[in-house]
Amino acid sequence: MPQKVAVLGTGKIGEALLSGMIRAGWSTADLLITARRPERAEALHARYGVEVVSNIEAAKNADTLILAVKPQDMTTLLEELAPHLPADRLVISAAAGVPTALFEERLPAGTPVVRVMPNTPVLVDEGMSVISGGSHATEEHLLRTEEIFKPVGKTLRVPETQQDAATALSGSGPAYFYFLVEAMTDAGILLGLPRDKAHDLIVQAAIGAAVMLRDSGEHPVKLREAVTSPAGTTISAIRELERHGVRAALIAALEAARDRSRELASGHA
Ligand SMILES: NC(=O)C1=CN([C@@H]2O[C@H](COP(=O)(O)OP(=O)(O)OC[C@H]3O[C@@H](n4cnc5c(N)ncnc54)[C@H](OP(=O)(O)O)[C@@H]3O)[C@@H](O)[C@H]2O)C=CC1
Ligand SMILES: O=C(O)[C@@H]1CCC=N1
Repeated sequence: MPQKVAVLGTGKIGEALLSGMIRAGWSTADLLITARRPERAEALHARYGVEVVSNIEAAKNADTLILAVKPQDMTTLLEELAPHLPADRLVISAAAGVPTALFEERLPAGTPVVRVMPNTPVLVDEGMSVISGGSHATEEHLLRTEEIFKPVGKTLRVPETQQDAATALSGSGPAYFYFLVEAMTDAGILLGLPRDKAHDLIVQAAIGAAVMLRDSGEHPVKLREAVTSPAGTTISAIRELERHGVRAALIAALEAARDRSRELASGHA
């Protein structure tokens, strides 16, 4: 019998994963989704042709459940699922902060739980999904999880103690780059460029830099040094970045994201 996978809470990340699974060749007949609002359910069904079911039906009929609701909604969802979930189901959580121990406490004894922190570039098959198994998750469960997440990017296994840090770096990571592009586009406008041209220049610089970081094998310092000519333009910019404490700001920002992930552990609002 083919494995059925259900996405429970098909919001931004749930839909991104669903679309990735379909691109990767999963049959829509092997997928189920759940949504809280009927209009959202209808829109998703129209867009993907996947059957929309209740959370309880998903618990009964899917072999693997991907829980993609907000951390603050997780406890309510687990209360709904627990009485109906056979203990052999694989439960994958994509929620920031929430530890596998909380799922193990609230779901039937022995339920295998895998915690995954994906990011939105799964939409373009360039995601990163950071994976940790709970205490009942076997190698087979981790492989099943990787089978779902590998087609939409890279995967990395880490001890669960590193998940809050991974969330700060990787789950939230794309947002920092969008923020930088937005700020640099504003700079382009200050320098007199039209917005669309400023945007294109910065986006292409970002893509070029990202591909070089990934493919050259060079340390980022080396790559930056190659751009930084003596008495040139780049060093003038770098001096301002250092003067304004951008490096320290980034370190503090990621530490704040890590701390927020820790806070979400118990479903904090
Ligand atoms: N966005 C991202 O980049 C990432 C998010 N995550 C994690 O993914 C999870 C979802 O985040 P995100 O997609 O941004 O949030 P969204 O709010 O977009 O998605 C959550 C979805 O869950 C639905 N929902 C809530 N409760 C239930 C329920 N009981 N039954 C069915 N559906 C329900 C919501 O419905 P409604 O539309 O009615 O509110 C919403 O559509 C979070 O735990 C987050 O930490 C992880 C990695 C990256
Ligand atoms: O902002 C958040 O809480 C989620 C988790 C990681 C990315 N987005």
